[in-house]
Amino acid sequence: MSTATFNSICFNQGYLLKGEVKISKVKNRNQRVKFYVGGASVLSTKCMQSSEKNKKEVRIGLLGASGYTGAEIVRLLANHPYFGITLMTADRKAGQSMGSVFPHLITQDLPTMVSVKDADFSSVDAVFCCLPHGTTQEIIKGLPRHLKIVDLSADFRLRDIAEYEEWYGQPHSASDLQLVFPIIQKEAVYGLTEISREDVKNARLVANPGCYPTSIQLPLVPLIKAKLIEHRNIIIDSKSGVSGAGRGAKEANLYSEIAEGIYSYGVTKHRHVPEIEQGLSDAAQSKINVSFTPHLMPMIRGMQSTIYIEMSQGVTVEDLYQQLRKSYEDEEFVKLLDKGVVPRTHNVRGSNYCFMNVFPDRIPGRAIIISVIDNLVKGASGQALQNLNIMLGFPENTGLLYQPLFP
Ligand SMILES: NC(=O)C1=CN([C@@H]2O[C@H](COP(=O)(O)OP(=O)(O)OC[C@H]3O[C@@H](n4cnc5c(N)ncnc54)[C@H](OP(=O)(O)O)[C@@H]3O)[C@@H](O)[C@H]2O)C=CC1
Ligand SMILES: CC(=O)N[C@@H](CCC(=O)OP(=O)(O)O)C(=O)O
Repeated sequence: MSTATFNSICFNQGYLLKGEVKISKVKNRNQRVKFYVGGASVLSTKCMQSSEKNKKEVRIGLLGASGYTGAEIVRLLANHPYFGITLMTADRKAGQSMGSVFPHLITQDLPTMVSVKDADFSSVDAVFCCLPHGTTQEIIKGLPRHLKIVDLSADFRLRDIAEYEEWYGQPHSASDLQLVFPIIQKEAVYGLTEISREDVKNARLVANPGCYPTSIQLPLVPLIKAKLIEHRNIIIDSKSGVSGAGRGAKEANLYSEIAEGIYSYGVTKHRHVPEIEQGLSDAAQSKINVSFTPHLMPMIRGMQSTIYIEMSQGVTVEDLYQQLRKSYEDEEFVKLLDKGVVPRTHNVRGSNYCFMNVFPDRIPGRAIIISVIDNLVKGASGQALQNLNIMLGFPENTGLLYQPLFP
């Protein structure tokens, strides 16, 4: 333990502290330094030396602010010392204030939402694009090149445009003869942060992964890269909270249709299949196909993927566990639980964590992986913020240290 005296420390939550601080542990990873002060963690960033405490120096545009992922970005940025929202858009709700659309955010000082076509991007440095897939390509094409963009929709996730058109049932703008779309598609970096951190650093446009693909690729990619599992017979059973479907009114999402029951949907044809297969095939450097079935659960937030795999010849569950431990021991947001502990969506609710574990199947040679996230945080807005922090050179966890909300 060592002791240091600071004139001012800017906590992530914005509190100021003066005087002597006992530092019990200092860890330096990915250019970030973390001080643990009396059990609380405090980020070391330039605000520690700077007198410009808490100045929101990066101007954020939030497209699709009136949706669930947009509201989640606002919630996370409320505790971000550097990112301030200066522009917000909506479609049907254009002209309204955030507090009237989302009364839980009434305390936030935010601009009125405007339609995208009326948005002025000249005083914006970076954009979170929280729009439905299919609307995003045209809008991103029209954005000034100086902007850093994290797109939460699926519009730039698939490298293969024909595959996008097949699974999304609509033309991809990159198949137009206009050269600009293929260029934008090519520069998009698929932002599964823990796997693509180095590429995200230099990206102008990040295609933020879907929630199911996040919960599935985080455990599988390291195991596939290490050649510990067979590429055939990967079976994925996933469950999502209803907020995964967005805020738009849909008959299928009425309380009376969702409560007290579950249902499978997109059986054999959910649009996340090609995204999952793209990521796993990249890891394997050969084509992988999976069986994937999502289910809608009578809960608001949360996602669990239960994954059944066959281990490579001679590999044990202990090998899988040790590989996941090695891959994620230095990661802030991905946690391999102690052996035998079953991950629960309750334990990641409202946080940017992915909790995972691996279990022996009773059938020899097989294993079962369970991974949980909050679909709106690590599955969407949290990972998007993690990516933008990296793109702009801020500590990756800035604004993301919310602990899970339990019970
Ligand atoms: N919900 C989730 O858990 C996840 C969502 N995603 C993706 O993130 C994106 C946003 O999702 P989510 O927030 O849930 O969706 P919502 O349906 O809750 O919100 C959509 C937002 O887009 C606006 N919008 C709708 N149509 C248009 C249009 N034609 N032009 C401009 N703006 C429009 C809406 O405005 P208004 O309300 O005024 O009509 C609203 O602000 C989607 O692409 C989704 O697939 C990704 C991962 C997880
Ligand atoms: C419950 C529910 O409906 N979930 C959405 C997935 C949301 C998400 O992660 O995906 P995208 O960003 O790819 O839309 C669905 O199945 O389409």
